[in-house]
Amino acid sequence: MSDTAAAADARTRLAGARLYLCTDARRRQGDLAEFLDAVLAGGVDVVQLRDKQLEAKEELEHLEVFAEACARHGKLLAVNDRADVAHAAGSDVLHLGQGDLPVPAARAILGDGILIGRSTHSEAEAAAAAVQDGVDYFCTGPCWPTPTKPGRPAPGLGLVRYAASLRTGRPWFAIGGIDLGNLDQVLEAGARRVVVVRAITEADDPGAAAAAFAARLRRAVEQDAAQDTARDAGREGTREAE
Ligand SMILES: Cc1ncc(COP(=O)(O)OP(=O)(O)O)c(N)n1
Ligand SMILES: Cc1ncsc1CCOP(=O)(O)O
Ligand SMILES: [Mg+2]
Repeated sequence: MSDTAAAADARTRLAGARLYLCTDARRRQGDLAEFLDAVLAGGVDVVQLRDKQLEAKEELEHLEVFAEACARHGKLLAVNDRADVAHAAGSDVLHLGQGDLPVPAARAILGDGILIGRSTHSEAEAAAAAVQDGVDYFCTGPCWPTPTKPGRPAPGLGLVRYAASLRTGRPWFAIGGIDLGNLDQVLEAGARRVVVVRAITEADDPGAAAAAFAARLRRAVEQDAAQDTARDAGREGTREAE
């Protein structure tokens, strides 16, 4: 497959993605491949290796395990921050924050053969990411303050509501402090895609946690579709009565 065809395929899979996991490569129990197989089988659609302590060489070594697991399950692999590592690892996705490499610079290095995601923390950043060339998806958050990103103020669910109001066709995810106990609040605010770290990596049964997230997200999407169908049928009925 050419780079462009691979990116088009990855973009299609991203459009259907609901659950995005960021994780380091350290495990409390079991080994990394076993953990990745469990969460991917559970319903994680995108896995990002996010570990600020790794040197590039170590990161690449861990990414081999991530890439094999993603390939086994047909899911997307993401690299955080580093365009060189993303390229060397053959990653599907590079995720860039506001302080990371600017998107055009990453595109100049990587070309079009990879998806690029962007973090946003304000309405202006979300509105820009929803239309900016070269961005394939964006994230809004943190929804709640989180020890996983210390010192990052939380714009909260207001930013999720704002992102939903943009009605962009570009995929976007809510992030930060999301767990199974507050997921409904995130869905009520309008998100249909979420990124989580601790809610899966620190779960007693990460595969079961992933499955519970995936099931709740799927239900929300199915409810949307049912509402759309009912609304369309209502419109049709009104037209026939006219
Ligand atoms: C999917 C996803 N969303 C947001 C982030 C955060 O990126 P950034 O703001 O650059 O912070 P760091 O993760 O680099 O500390 C992410 N990594 N992934
Ligand atoms: C990387 C990042 N960027 C904004 S919040 C966050 C971490 C989210 O982690 P958790 O799901 O454990 O709160
Ligand atoms: Mg970053």
